[in-house]
Amino acid sequence: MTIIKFPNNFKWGVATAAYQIEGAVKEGGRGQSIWDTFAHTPGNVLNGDNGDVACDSYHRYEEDVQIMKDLGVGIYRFSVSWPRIFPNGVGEVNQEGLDYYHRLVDELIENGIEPMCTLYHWDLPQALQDQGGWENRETVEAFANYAETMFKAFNGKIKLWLTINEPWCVSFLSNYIGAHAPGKKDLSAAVNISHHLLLAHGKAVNKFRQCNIEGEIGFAPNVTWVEPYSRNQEDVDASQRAIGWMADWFLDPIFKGTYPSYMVDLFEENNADVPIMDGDMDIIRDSVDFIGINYYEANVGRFNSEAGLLQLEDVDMGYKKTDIGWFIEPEGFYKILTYIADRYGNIPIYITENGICVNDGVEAGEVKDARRIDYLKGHITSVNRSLQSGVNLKGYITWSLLDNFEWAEGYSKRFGLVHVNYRSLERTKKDSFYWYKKVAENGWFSV
Ligand SMILES: CCOCCOc1ccc(-c2cn(C[C@@H]3NC[C@@H](O)[C@H]3O)nn2)cc1
Repeated sequence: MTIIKFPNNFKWGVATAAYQIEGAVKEGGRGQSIWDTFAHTPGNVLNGDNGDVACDSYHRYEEDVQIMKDLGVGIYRFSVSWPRIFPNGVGEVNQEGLDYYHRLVDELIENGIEPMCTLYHWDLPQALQDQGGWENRETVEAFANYAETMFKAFNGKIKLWLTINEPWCVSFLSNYIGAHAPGKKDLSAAVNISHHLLLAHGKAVNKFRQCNIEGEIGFAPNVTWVEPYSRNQEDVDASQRAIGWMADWFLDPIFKGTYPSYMVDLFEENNADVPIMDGDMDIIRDSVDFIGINYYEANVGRFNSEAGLLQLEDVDMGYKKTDIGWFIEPEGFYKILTYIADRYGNIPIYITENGICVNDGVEAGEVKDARRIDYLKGHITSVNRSLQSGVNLKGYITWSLLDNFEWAEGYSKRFGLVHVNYRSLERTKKDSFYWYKKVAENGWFSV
């Protein structure tokens, strides 16, 4: 038996996002978001699911905070629904929206849980999308205004801030692949959006610093690891393109002040140019106190000239898969974390998402999700190995507290430590909840 032990100051947390858990989409003065539009458009979400009710956490947040208190975590990472604060994206602030998040944050603090706030977790106000959304450079200013409003309203209460969650999903998954809202399939638009997201992040951080807001700020790219199938240069280069698309593309501008040239070339070869204007890269560079890293899966990649933008195909090596079809490969977590540390240096990192989709149900009042416990053991062991290797890891936040609306997969895919019955909205703590509780309380576990 091996003991995996973390430093006493290492933080443990759990994460959710507004559109995935809140519901109450027409309450409290909330405006419409692009996910309300996308989910209510037939064919976009499995089984026609939407976030109208979700986990009803808008009304049940006190119960959810008590569950987190029992879990023993130090951090709760949640997101704010921008259209609750600015129903039309800009203009008059909706005080009811601010009041809701004050209730939530006060409840967390009263129960000894530190709030980590993500400002943008994909639910763009529809009114801004109607003006071009993230493709429109004016949305950058709208985001900076929204961010400043939140910073000032919660200064001293919230001390850990994230601007944008998974910019690759917001830009490329949602506007090139088209699997998420708004469901566009235009590489040039997606590259354009990726730059505007970084610019919006940089402008928000400028506001954070100009207003002398207490605490730290970062953003949370999602990353993957792709192991080359062979040492052939074509396989190595193709695998690097997949890693760079999610990591380098969003982290190089912040830590190097430039986009990775091999990806700029790839996009230009596909008629997609980055719309950089004078001064943009100065706004983006050095604009974080820490970064959040979201990791779920790794792949093995092989060059295939016919295989899409990256000319890369996945090779099925027989790894175990999750119930959403992603490969389970904890080694990839260690590899991408050490890759990031090697490329950018000793930057403070929180793991802001890591978790597994397994759809175990309730039987006799219990959920025996042994596969989730195995996944967490393997991946948190990789986090510990990365920490031992010198990666400046500050904490681990698992996705997710609750089963919730998993975007285009709807409610068919369960990531929670807590099972949610979507008819009764009853919460049931899974076996993994009790395993993670011991880790959060003790800071160690055995494998
Ligand atoms: C090549 C074609 O691909 C089509 C689908 O491609 C993807 C890629 C990535 C995802 C994805 C989903 N999640 C989990 C979420 N992270 C944020 C939080 O809200 C969780 O719900 N992370 N990545 C989905 C779909």
